[in-house]
Amino acid sequence: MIILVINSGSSSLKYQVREGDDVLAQGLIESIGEEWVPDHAAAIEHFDTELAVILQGKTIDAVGHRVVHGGERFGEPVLITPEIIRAIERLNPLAPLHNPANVLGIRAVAQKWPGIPQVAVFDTAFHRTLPERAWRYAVPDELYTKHGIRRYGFHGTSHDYVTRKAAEFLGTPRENFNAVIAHLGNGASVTAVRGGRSIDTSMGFTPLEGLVMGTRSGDIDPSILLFLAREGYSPEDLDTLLNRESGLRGLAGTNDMRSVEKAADGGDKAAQLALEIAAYRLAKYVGGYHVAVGGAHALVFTAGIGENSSSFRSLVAGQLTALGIELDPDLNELRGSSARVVSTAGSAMPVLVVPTDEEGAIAEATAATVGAAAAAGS
Ligand SMILES: Nc1ncnc2c1ncn2[C@@H]1O[C@H](COP(=O)(O)OP(=O)(O)O)[C@@H](O)[C@H]1O
Ligand SMILES: CC(=O)OP(=O)(O)O
Ligand SMILES: [Mg+2]
Repeated sequence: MIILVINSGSSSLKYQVREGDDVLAQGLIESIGEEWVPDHAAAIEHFDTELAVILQGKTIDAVGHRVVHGGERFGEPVLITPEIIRAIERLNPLAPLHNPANVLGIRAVAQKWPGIPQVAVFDTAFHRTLPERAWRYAVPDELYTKHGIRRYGFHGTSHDYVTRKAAEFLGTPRENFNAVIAHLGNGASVTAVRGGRSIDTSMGFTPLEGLVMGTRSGDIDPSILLFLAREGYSPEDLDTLLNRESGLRGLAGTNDMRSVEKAADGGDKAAQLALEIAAYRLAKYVGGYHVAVGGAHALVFTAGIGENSSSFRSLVAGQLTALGIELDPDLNELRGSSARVVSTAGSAMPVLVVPTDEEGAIAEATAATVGAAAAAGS
C-alpha cells in the first residue's frame, strides 16, 4: 500500500510517500502564504509533479494526516469524512497554530484526489491514559464540563513511537517500562511514561504549556495575561506574544536552536541565558516525572534538538546530577540514525537518544485504519 503522509504546519507542509518501511519520497514546502505558494492546495501542486515521477504510474492508496488536537472525542486514528472534518475544525481554537493548517491540508487533498481514503492521526491520542489527577486543572468544574478545559497533551505519536523503540532497545517489555521522554523540536514536550503508557505530560489544554520552545513561552504565571489584558493587550495580541514571539525567539532573537547555540558560542549573553533557562526548566520536569513514574528506567531525548544537539543534552544532564545521571562525553558526541546510549556505565539510569519517526508511525496507522475499514465494508 502506498501512503502519502502529510504534516501541515501553519506556514509549512512536510510530506512523505511510504510503501511499508520504504520512504519513496519526502520533502518540506516552506513559506506557505507567500506569493509562490499561496495556500496548502498550492503546496500539494508543488510536490505533485515530483510524485508523478517517483510513482511511475502507480497511485497513492491513502493519505495519512497528523492532526494535532483531537479533543476528548478522538483517540484512535479515524477515516476522514465531511463530519470528521467539521469536528476537527471545531477544535481549531484549541490549537491555533496547528489544527487550521491540518484541516486545510485535508481539504486540499480531497479536492485534488476526490475519493482517496484519508486518515487523521491525533497528537493527543497517546495521552488519553493520563489519570484525572494529572489532566485536571484546579479550577471550577464547569470550566471542564462547559468548555472542555483540561490537559490534553501533544506530540503523542512521537512519544508513543519513541517509548516503544526505547523499550525494545533496552530489552524491557513495554508494559514494565518507566521512562521520561523529552521531545525537543520547534514545539517541545516531556512525557512521564509508566508501564509503557503516558501518565503525565508537559503540554496542556493547548501546545503552549510546559517547556521553553522555539517561539512559545511554556509555563508562565497566568496573572501575567490578566495584567497585560488590563494594560490593553487584546486576546490576539496575547496569542501572538506567547505562541509566536516568546521562547527562544523572545529570549535570544531566533527560534532556531542552531542559531542560538552559535550565538552563545560566540559570547552572546542573551543566547547563553536562553539555553540555560530552557535546560533548567526541562531538568525540573525530568526530576518531577522521575518521581511521577515511581523511578524512571531511562531518560530519552528525541526530535530535532534532542537528537542533534549534544550540547543541549549536556546542559540538561548537568542539572540532573542529583538523580545520579552522567553523560559520557564521547558517546554524547557520536552521531547516528538509530537508538543509542549517551550516558556512562555508572549513570543511575541510561540516557538514550532515540530518533523519532512520526511519519512512519502515521503511515502504519493509516494503512491499518484503511485496511480495517475495507475489511468491515467487504
Ligand atoms: N545539529 C543541530 N544542533 C542543534 N539544533 C538542531 C540541530 N539540527 C536541528 N536542530 C534544531 O531542531 C529544531 C527543529 O526540530 P524539529 O523536530 O525538526 O521541529 P519541528 O518538527 O517542530 O519543525 C530547531 O530548533 C533546529 O535548530
Ligand atoms: C504540538 C506541537 O507543538 O507540534 P510542533 O512541535 O510540530 O509544533
Ligand atoms: Mg515536529
